[in-house]
Amino acid sequence: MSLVASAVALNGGAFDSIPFLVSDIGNASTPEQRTALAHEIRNTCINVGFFYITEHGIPQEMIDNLFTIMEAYFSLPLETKMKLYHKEVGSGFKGYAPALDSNLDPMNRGDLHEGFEIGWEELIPKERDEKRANDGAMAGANVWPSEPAGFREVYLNYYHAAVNVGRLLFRLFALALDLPETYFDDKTKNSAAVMRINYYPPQTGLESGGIVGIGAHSDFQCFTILWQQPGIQALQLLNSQKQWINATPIPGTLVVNIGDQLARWTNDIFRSTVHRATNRSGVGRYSVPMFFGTDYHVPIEIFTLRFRGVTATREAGSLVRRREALGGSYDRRRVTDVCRPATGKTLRRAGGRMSSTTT
Ligand SMILES: O=C(O)CCC(=O)C(=O)O
Ligand SMILES: [Fe+2]
Repeated sequence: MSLVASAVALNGGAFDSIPFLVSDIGNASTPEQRTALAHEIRNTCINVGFFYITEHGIPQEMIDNLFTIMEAYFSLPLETKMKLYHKEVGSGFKGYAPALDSNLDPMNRGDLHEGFEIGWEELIPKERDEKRANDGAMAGANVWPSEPAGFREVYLNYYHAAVNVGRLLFRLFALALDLPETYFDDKTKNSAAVMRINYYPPQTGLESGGIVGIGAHSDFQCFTILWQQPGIQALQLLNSQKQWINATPIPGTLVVNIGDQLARWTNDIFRSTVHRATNRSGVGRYSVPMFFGTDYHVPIEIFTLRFRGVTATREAGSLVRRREALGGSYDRRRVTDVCRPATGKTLRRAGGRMSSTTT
């Protein structure tokens, strides 16, 4: 396993770039190499909450195929796509979401992107699919459009490859937390694995109208594995000095970011960093998050005490404070619940992130 890690650059305690980990996370390696990689992951989770990985094991051809069907799907007429509108079909999360369907940051007026979301599904359906049956809030069948041809197969091929990346990452996160490498294995038998394809139309207007690509939010599963389209800058992260730092797309990489659940598990030592995206490139942009978590019944108990030798160089700001900075408050006692910001909107957990409905 090769490991080339760029150091976490801290400017007055705030990050100003995202570390880059080059590592073959899947291949067997010496315990020393895995420990070294876990150490880098720990540093970046404490200080940034985001990192790039390469050599992740998802073949480029699979990504190219996904890109092709995303382009074909999102260019269908709106009325065709709306036949699978997620609020009218499936479990409520699965299916198509048109532009401005969500508004993740209550300070804004809407998120200018379309999406199509799925949960667990075997490529070759099983008669009794334990994972599907134990899929918590995501239980129930996925819905699939009849066009473009091959959509389901291409989508699911990438989905399962990303699930494998998630499993490998859980092992590294365990090491990064000074836990046995297999710590999460029995907690991730029916892992939450919610995947979405996103299309951001080009946005020429300013954000002053309150329309952004996706408003400032944190993800809420354990972590997200994000493919973002090379060549188009859109994703930004908020550092502790309230500066937006570009997550520049790097060809061949995936972006991994910590979500609220792993942040809470570590008592916010690992940070679930607020992020947003807006596409001002003049051409359409695609991204593919996989929101990855544990089985739905696993209790989240803080295991901070297991940390040894962590120098928590991150600022003291907790998830609660970050939420308050965004105009909301956060109920720390429960993982599966609501966030009630001052604007009178309710943020509801949907798929892998918060969605907002006016109450
Ligand atoms: O499109 C992106 O780059 C980010 C997407 C995102 O943050 C999300 O879907 O939760
Ligand atoms: Fe996100």
